[in-house]
Amino acid sequence: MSQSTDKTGVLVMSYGTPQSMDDVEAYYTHIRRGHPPTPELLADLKGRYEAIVGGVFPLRENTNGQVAGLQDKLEQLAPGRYVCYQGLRHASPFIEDGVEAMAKDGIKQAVAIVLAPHYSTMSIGGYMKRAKEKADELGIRLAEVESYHLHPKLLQALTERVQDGLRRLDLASGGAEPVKVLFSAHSLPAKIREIGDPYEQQLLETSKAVAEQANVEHWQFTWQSAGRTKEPWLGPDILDTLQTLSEEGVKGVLVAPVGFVSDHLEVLYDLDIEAKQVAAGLGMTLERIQMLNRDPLYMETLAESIQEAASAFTV
Ligand SMILES: CC1=C(CCC(=O)O)c2cc3nc(cc4[nH]c(cc5[nH]c(cc1n2)c(C)c5CCC(=O)O)c(CCC(=O)O)c4C)C(CCC(=O)O)=C3C
Ligand SMILES: [Fe+2]
Repeated sequence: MSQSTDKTGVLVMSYGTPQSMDDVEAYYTHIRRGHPPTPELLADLKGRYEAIVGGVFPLRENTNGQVAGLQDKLEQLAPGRYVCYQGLRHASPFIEDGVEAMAKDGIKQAVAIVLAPHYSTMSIGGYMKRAKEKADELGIRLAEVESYHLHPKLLQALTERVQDGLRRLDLASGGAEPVKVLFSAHSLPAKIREIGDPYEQQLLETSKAVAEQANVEHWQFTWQSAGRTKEPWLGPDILDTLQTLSEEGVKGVLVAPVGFVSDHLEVLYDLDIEAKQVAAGLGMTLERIQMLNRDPLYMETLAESIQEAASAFTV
């Protein structure tokens, strides 16, 4: 039996990435709910990882760094109160492993948060469902941070990155005008619209707030990284948007993938390699804002959101 503790656990959840190239098939099979990918799909995914992985899978390093950075920040704000545990959706340590580790340490109450700012039933809702089931089973009270897409410090961090990105774009394109800021996020199956899912609206709210704070007049929102299935996904896709912008005479594009918080496949491949190449073929310069990774303002966004959710335990 474990000793019970007064500490509040923090279950920090993220998508997860393979441990090694040999692990890609198992990872992809997990994403596909147990259905192994065809050899073509597997080769395609491996090829994309090979293009971005230099030894370590970047998302693994970044998630580890974010969890450590968050622990430090919480320690500053409330010494000795919080202990962070990692739980990944599609890779080890899985969400359930994180909850089990908390139970082993005698944790009785915990806050669950995802390293993604916008709520969707298909994304955050899915993480929370698994966390809650395991926590209920092990007798841990769980409070949830559902979204933090308008937290002032998140907006500030993104605004600074858009301003910096526009300066870099100006240098890279030799000052060619006009330019447009393209806010983006991972597409989801279009059927989420029928259930009144808040994902789209929250993404537009973040984009609008950042555009206002950064004084950006010309911007639009677009989707990226849609799945390779027959069902319709939310669009327009960024590659089509680039085509449209080139027809409108746009010369420079700054992509701000506000739906993501780390350097990983969707950013390092889908934007930095694929979208950049398409833009170049259309005679446009494409730059991307720096990802948040361990940015102190992002760590504060997470820590403050956790503290607010944990206030449920003191009443
Ligand atoms: C909403 C959302 C986010 C953002 C919110 C969040 O972060 O949770 C996100 C992030 C990520 N998605 C990632 C990777 C992948 N996602 C895939 C497939 C899918 N994603 C979906 C949704 C999302 N995904 C969906 C509906 C599918 C279809 C299959 C299904 O119904 O579940 C596939 C399969 C092949 C492909 O389609 O490319 C891969 C490899 C990585 C890790 C990258 C790395 O390892 O560096 C990250 C951060
Ligand atoms: Fe994904």
